[in-house]
Amino acid sequence: MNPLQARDLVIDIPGRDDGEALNFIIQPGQIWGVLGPNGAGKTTLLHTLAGLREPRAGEVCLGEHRLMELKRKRISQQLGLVFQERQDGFPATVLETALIGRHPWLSPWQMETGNDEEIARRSLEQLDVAHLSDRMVNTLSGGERQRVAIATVLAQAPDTWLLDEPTNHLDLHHQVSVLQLLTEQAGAGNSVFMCLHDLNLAARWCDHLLLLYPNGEVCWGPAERMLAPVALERLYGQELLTVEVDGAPVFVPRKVW
Ligand SMILES: Nc1ncnc2c1ncn2[C@@H]1O[C@H](COP(=O)(O)OP(=O)(O)OP(=O)(O)O)[C@@H](O)[C@H]1O
Repeated sequence: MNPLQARDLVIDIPGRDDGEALNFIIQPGQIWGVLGPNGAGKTTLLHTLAGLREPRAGEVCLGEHRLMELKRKRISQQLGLVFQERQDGFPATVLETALIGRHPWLSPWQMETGNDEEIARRSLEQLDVAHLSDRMVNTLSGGERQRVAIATVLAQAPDTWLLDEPTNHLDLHHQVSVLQLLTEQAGAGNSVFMCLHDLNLAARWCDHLLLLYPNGEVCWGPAERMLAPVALERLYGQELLTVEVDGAPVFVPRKVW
């Protein structure tokens, strides 16, 4: 696989000074979590890594190639993106939506094959939404729609998964199922890079963390090194209590009486 890399990358947040430059490689098998308060720039970073936004400086590379030099089709065979906001531009059923994940693998004007449909149906089953295959996506609940979006990227079969708050709208069981699925993807040699608001899910499932501060300060590295309570309290402007469960830290906001 061609790992996704940020090389001297400065994301472009309108009206804000340049932040620190980012230099990292998302290696096969790694699961990265991006943490930061509202407005810190997590979505902007994700969209810049996906090639949907121009960086202010530096570049994003897939292997040795600059993303901007690659054809969109080649990028979409390697990078999958789960958006924070759903983009249901036209009416479609759940199965038709999952089949969109197969488009990077089709020639222009080629129809999906039986094999594509089988892959799409299997992806819907894995996300526990196969029973909704014939429903219009705009009639689904928030959590069902989120799982269809993840199933669509699963059908796409990218090497690198970029996800913007993938556990949004999901109940606890489905949050765990999705994180387990992403762990399996990493176990198969793919890589995962996701924005998360839940510090404890990040602490439990991510092996690397990137902390994005609203002033443009940034730090990244192995999760155990990044999970320093002092750094996290400063990140969120929130006092935390730390306990250990199953050998991993669990962070709880300190209640002010
Ligand atoms: N097109 C735009 N024009 C002006 N400001 C923008 C634009 N897009 C994003 N911003 C601003 O850039 C900042 C970073 O936004 P971004 O969506 O990346 O934050 P985030 O960390 O993902 O936030 P959240 O946790 O709320 O999802 C915000 O202050 C946002 O208002």
